[in-house]
Amino acid sequence: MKSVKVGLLGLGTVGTGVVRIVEGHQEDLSSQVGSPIVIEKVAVKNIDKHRSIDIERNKLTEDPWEVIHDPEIDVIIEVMGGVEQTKEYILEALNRGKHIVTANKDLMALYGAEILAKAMEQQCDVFYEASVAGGIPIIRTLIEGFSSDRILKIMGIVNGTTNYILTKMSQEGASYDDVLAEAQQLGYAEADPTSDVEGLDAARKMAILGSLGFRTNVDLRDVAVRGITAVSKEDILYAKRMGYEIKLLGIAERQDDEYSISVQPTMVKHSHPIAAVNGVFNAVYVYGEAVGETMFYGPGAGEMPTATSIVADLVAVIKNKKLGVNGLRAIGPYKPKKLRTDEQIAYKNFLLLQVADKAGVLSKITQVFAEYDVSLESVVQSPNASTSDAEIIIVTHNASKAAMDKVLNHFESLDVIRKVKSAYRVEG
Ligand SMILES: NC(=O)C1=CN([C@@H]2O[C@H](COP(=O)(O)OP(=O)(O)OC[C@H]3O[C@@H](n4cnc5c(N)ncnc54)[C@H](OP(=O)(O)O)[C@@H]3O)[C@@H](O)[C@H]2O)C=CC1
Ligand SMILES: N[C@@H](CC=O)C(=O)O
Ligand code: NA
Repeated sequence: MKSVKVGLLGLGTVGTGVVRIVEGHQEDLSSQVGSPIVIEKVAVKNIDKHRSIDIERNKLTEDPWEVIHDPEIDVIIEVMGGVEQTKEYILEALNRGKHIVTANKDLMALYGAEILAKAMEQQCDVFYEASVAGGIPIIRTLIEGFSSDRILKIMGIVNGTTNYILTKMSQEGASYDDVLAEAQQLGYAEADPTSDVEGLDAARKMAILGSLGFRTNVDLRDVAVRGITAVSKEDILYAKRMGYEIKLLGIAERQDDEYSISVQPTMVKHSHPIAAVNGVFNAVYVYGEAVGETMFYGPGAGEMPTATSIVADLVAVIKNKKLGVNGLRAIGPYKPKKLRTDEQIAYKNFLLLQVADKAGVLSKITQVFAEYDVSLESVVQSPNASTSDAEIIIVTHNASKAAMDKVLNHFESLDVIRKVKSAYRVEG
């Protein structure tokens, strides 16, 4: 029986897991696809680096082109990261008729449309399940499971590193820096963890999910992004007191075929199932017009969960090969894209204000909300033990982003407000 030969670009956290699964589950895998699967060549940066798995040295190369150019290799698994150079490798592999499996959301969020178009032209598959929510089969679900529905909202915890950090800060009072170092050690964080904590990694994933869910071409520039670096322990404590957890949420919404996509730390009501998603776990909540509410949960990063998705994609490529349908089943974006304006985007807001503790303050503040037509759900005032000021927590009803920006702008010149300590979107 002819084996399927695989070239691996990268043998780090994810690549190592791929080798473990292909070797450890070989019998099951080859029974499913009808051929043995062989990891033929592996590109790494440093051939002399110590590896936690046994791999024949003559399979390793420091030149990715050697893998791309190998005529024996049928499928390239790209788990090395990088964008511009990696795109060249992928496009050339497609030119040579090789199928691609990748975990690279940076690449797919920026150049997915171009790569998928080339794949169709070459009748090759490009699968990227591992790129969003590592171990959760969410991409397959959006493409196939929801093909019959119209998706109105996708809300997700799609970054494992930041969820791990927020969970440890909330549950153990741990310090941000310590937990980030831990997440890096566990292999959850990106090579440059700035993209995790600044929300860019989640934004890339939301661009991918938005494109698939709404069947339109969501560009990374369409995603409004705010990361978790400014989330303080105080914010987390106040959130808990008011019945919320702070989560880095990606939110993609559709109304009348107009879209908004954002990533921001969000106050999520304890009663919402996404508030209970902790540690490196991810969850993607999908609201479909016909199906209603659904939610998908699982590990979002790490060696074995991510490798599970990669190898499942590999199995799909080989099954398609047997059926002769590679590159034929993809459906490109077909809906025109129209983004919602700040006047149209509306949600609840949580504000923590430091104010002068004297008579008439509350009425001055509520007058500002009234001026911009923002109505309030709750107002809680408490003295601040360490100063003569007071703190006010305000939760608004749904208000447009434009109106809230005006309120916050007005607060800058309102004498009774010392400081807007924090402002969060509220969900649930
Ligand atoms: N870690 C995770 O949980 C997840 C990661 N991803 C994505 O998967 C990809 C890989 O991530 P991860 O495994 O964590 O990354 P690592 O940094 O652990 O591994 C990267 C691998 O690529 C090799 N490599 C890097 N640059 C080159 C190059 N120029 N030429 C040849 N080899 C190179 C490295 O070689 P060497 O070993 O010699 O240094 C290493 O083996 C990224 O795109 C990431 O975003 C997606 C989902 C989850
Ligand atoms: N750095 C990412 C890895 C998976 O995509 C994360 O933390 O989610
Ligand atoms: Na996934």
